[in-house]
Amino acid sequence: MKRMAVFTSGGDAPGMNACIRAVVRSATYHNVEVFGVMRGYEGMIRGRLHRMESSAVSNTIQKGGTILKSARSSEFKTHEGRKKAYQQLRHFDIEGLVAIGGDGTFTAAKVFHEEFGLPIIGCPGTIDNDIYGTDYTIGYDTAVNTALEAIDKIRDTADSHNRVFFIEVMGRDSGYIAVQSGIGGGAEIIVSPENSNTTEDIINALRKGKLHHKASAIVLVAEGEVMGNATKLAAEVQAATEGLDIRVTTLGHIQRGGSPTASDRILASRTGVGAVEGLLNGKTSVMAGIQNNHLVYTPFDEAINKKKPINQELLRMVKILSI
Ligand SMILES: Nc1ncnc2c1ncn2[C@@H]1O[C@H](COP(=O)(O)OP(=O)(O)OP(=O)(O)O)[C@@H](O)[C@H]1O
Ligand SMILES: O=P(O)(O)OC[C@H]1O[C@](O)(CO)[C@@H](O)[C@@H]1O
Repeated sequence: MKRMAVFTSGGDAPGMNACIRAVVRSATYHNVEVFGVMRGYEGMIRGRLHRMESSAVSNTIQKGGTILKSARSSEFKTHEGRKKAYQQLRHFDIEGLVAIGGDGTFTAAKVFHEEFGLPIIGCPGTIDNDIYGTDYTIGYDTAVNTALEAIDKIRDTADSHNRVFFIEVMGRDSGYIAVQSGIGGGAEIIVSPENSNTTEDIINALRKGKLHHKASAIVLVAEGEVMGNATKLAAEVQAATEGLDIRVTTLGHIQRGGSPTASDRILASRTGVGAVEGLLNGKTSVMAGIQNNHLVYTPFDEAINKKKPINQELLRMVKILSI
């Protein structure tokens, strides 16, 4: 293989730059030319490719966001759009692709490979950590630590004013960020798609806290919670109780930004090198991930469709620790 291209797609995630860097550097090491595609599949359709030498990724490992930018492309969901993208790649003589993104990015990559046969390997880049075939995704650790820092600060006010705070964290369909930051932040209860908590459970947890002379409480809600968002749940609890001073904070996109943690930089570097070397070894339509500290390749089909369950023991532990 003489030329490959790399792009980032879906939501940006801290560590994506470290992954781009690893792709550029390892391809260069193996004498393969690298092209960067701007704005994911959208830029691919428009032919926004440029050559990336090793120096193009200098001083980027510590930066948040993505130097290649990202986009959610509706045109790529059509065969016509994908055909245009393929023609652009042919024009640049691209023989392999590295896609850094989440499950949507891999769904698109799988279809693209099936239609046009171009070899493509994914690196798991999303703060949601909802991808099978890797213990963690790039950006997740940083997002959890950002959420944790915010929770600690909110707890100061909760404690000073004897308040109950409903804090909503990101996770489109999963509660990974909620569970990890909830345990780390000492939440009284975690409400996420993976547990079957009801409004009654939230109220009971708050009552138990009162019994144990707690003056304040944190209710951690995952964005993807099926019962509703933090604002809705807080209103329901307020309506069903008396005397609680409730506030709601939605942390939002703060969780997607910032300098990546050491864990994210290393995960990004390992999977980036793994993707390039996988392509050079003839692998395709797989994701490079890290499981039990080993590099593994998981077919896109499994990475997208298999569930990576949240450890229920962690959720049980929240009940013990919040007493
Ligand atoms: N079924 C599909 N067919 C073709 N293209 C798709 C499909 N699903 C997603 N894509 C393409 O992949 C892009 C990225 O997907 P998506 O926006 O779902 O983000 P993601 O990769 O899941 O990342 P994140 O988890 O951060 O949201 C989409 O904007 C779209 O261009
Ligand atoms: O920035 P956008 O496009 O609104 O996407 C938000 C979504 O992206 C994520 O941050 C990452 O997938 C989700 O947690 C969230 O639901």
